[in-house]
Amino acid sequence: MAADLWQRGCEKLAAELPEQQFNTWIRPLPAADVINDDDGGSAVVTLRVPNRFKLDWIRNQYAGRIETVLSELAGKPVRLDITLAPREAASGGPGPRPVAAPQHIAQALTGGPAPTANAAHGAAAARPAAAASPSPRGRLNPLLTFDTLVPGRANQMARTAALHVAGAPGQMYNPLFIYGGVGLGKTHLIHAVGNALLADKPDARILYLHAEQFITDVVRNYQRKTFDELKAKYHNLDLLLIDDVQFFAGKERTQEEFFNAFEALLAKKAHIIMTSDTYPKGLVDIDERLTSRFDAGLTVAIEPPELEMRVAILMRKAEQEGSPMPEDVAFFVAKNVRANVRELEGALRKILAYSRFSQKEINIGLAREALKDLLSIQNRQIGVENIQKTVADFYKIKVADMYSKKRPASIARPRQIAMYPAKEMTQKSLPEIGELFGGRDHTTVLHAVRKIAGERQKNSELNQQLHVLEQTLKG
Ligand SMILES: Nc1ncnc2c1ncn2[C@@H]1O[C@H](COP(=O)(O)OP(=O)(O)OP(=O)(O)O)[C@@H](O)[C@H]1O
Repeated sequence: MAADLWQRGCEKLAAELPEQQFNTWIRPLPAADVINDDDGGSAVVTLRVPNRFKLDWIRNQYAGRIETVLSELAGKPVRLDITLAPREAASGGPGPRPVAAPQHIAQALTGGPAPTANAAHGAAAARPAAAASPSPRGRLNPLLTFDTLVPGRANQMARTAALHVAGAPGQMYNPLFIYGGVGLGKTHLIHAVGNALLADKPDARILYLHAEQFITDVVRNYQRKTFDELKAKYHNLDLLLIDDVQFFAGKERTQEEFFNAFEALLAKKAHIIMTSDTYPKGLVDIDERLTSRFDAGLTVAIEPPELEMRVAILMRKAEQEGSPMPEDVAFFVAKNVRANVRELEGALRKILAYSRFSQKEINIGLAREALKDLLSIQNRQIGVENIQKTVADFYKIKVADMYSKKRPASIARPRQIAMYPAKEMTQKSLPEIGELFGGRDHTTVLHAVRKIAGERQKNSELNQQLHVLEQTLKG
């Protein structure tokens, strides 16, 4: 019975799940091992998946469902154990394709060490666009992967969509349009898709490029009249990753060529992922024929990371640098450096350098010293009183209502909204904030902060208002 449990489970899942999901995620998996425990009262089913992002995806999306189906069929509790398939095993016989570590691929092909994560942008932009077909590496930076991208509310939608595309390119969400402010991880995310696909399908034709490189290529090929080269390069890809498409503004010839490439790729079910600093309809001087196509698949935003995510990013990056950062220091830095991840990385670098040169351990005192200049600018600006005044002005209520006991929604709502930046943008603790809001309990503040943070994700009008407030407060 154990031998065909997985087989029967698959049949049931095939009937339950949408066909495309089943074909993409479950069908390609090799048969699972089933081990019954000693007294036969339960079983463990071990599923081996070819790579990390499939592992995460299956664990998050399907593990519960699979366990239930298998338990029902087996008539006893079944626990699902999902592990990575060993490389040797994956490379032989039927089942998933061999998995090559992106780092290895990159190093083997370039003959040198992989570039650093921070070099991604510059290196790509500086390199002239090759006229021939893209290298198998597709100019991907092997360090920018899903593994090194810290997940959080701010990038949840974009990351989920990107994972989906990496697992099943050319199917849903085509084109995928990712927009957001500077330094929020858009470039990182599209490289991650390329690297994941490359790990899964080493032969996939993938190309990453910055929009400016495309412009340069178009100009060069027009000058030389080598239009076939342009076509050969851009129309024969499986995945095109193109960064900062707002740079196409006012470049008519480029837009024309991009339109051609776009249509050719979509017709072949190749996937296109674009990034931009704004949503498609917000792009200026780009032909509507293009912007409407940009919007025809899925458009997702990446928001600035919230406090907890900033803390997680700092701690992860410090760990990667071999200098773990204590949590209280990470909170201190995250509260003071809020704009984007690139700034967080800058602050981290300063602290690590300061600690190394002074040979002192990393603590809040050292971080304060290392970030002295930055802090002095910010401390001048944001205090809870300032926030209360700004929010009260914005919603046209009296500042006194911020600490009053009044409860009508027209007052209680702005008060809750004000508690959110009070927590996110100042150094004050929850009890201190509660005190400043008319002696309220810290749980009231916590409730408000969570509520507004959650609503912000779903309610674009509120999100917009908060952006305006934050910009006003930052001066
Ligand atoms: N969630 C994250 N986890 C880990 N690192 C991140 C995350 N988001 C961004 N980064 C890092 O922050 C830096 C800036 O990110 P990236 O270059 O991808 O931003 P961007 O949105 O493309 O910005 P720009 O619009 O300026 O091109 C990179 O070093 C990237 O690896």
